[in-house]
Amino acid sequence: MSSSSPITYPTLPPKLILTSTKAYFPPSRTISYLGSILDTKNNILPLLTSHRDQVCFVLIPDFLTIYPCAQTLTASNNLTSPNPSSWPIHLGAQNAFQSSTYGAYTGEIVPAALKELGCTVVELNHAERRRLLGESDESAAAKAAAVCALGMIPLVCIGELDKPKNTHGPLSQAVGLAMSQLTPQIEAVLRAVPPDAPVIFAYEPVWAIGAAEPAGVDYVGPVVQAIREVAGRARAGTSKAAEVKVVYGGSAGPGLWSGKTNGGNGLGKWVDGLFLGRFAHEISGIRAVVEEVVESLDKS
Ligand SMILES: O=C(CO)COP(=O)(O)O
Repeated sequence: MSSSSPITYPTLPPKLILTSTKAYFPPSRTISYLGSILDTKNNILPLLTSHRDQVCFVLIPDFLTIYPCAQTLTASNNLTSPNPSSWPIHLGAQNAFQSSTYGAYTGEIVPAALKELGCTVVELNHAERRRLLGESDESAAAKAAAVCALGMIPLVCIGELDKPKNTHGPLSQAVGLAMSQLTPQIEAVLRAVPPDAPVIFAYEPVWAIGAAEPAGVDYVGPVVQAIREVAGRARAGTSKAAEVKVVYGGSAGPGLWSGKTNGGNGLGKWVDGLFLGRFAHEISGIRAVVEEVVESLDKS
């Protein structure tokens, strides 16, 4: 890519349902998992296709299976080369190296290679990578810049470490404490990428990942609102500022979007989407979430 050619980014619809398989599945299971998502009998694809302008599903498999997943998506559309804009779902990666070029980076995966395979989204800074591999706000920022330079969208995970002691009564203190950790994570990334680059923040309270249930809607909602305000301030005054989306992850699953499991107090009114983990391992979990999101669109 020449330095003067303008970068174009994928267009995403208003609502996103994303799932990362982390390193849970053997490759064969990831391939059959994608097959089940695409199997119209499972009623995920028909719902997504009929609401294509409003919602999309992003599958984020491990690195080894991105290539066969891209081949499957290409073949399912009777295409001969990857053309993500015509795929029924988007493909993402779980990480990328912070270089915008190919080069001598043994063992790393550069964004250019992910782009060629058809990835549109690159997840960065997951809490597990921060804990296990020492990733930081600085590495997230450098990687996000490289991802944007290749015309992909960074999906940057942010989250506070500790569960708030008290989320009953006035929330301002708990939200303030969370934002003291989240604000530098947000600002580091938005400083590093061009203002016209779309960014997705996945708000994943670290204490809610791998838990029995997600963080409470009455807590997540105001935190998400505060995240939007910080992001808005970071991009204020810049011309052609692109959208910053905020999705929630951390034991998210069926019932959360609509509030079916929570007396009708759904998270859908606060966020642009959900980032699923374990509760999407069964196809029925994905279908239930897609149905809830689509139902909310039909009502609005
Ligand atoms: O980390 C997550 C998504 O990236 C969430 O995982 P769980 O839904 O399994 O807690």
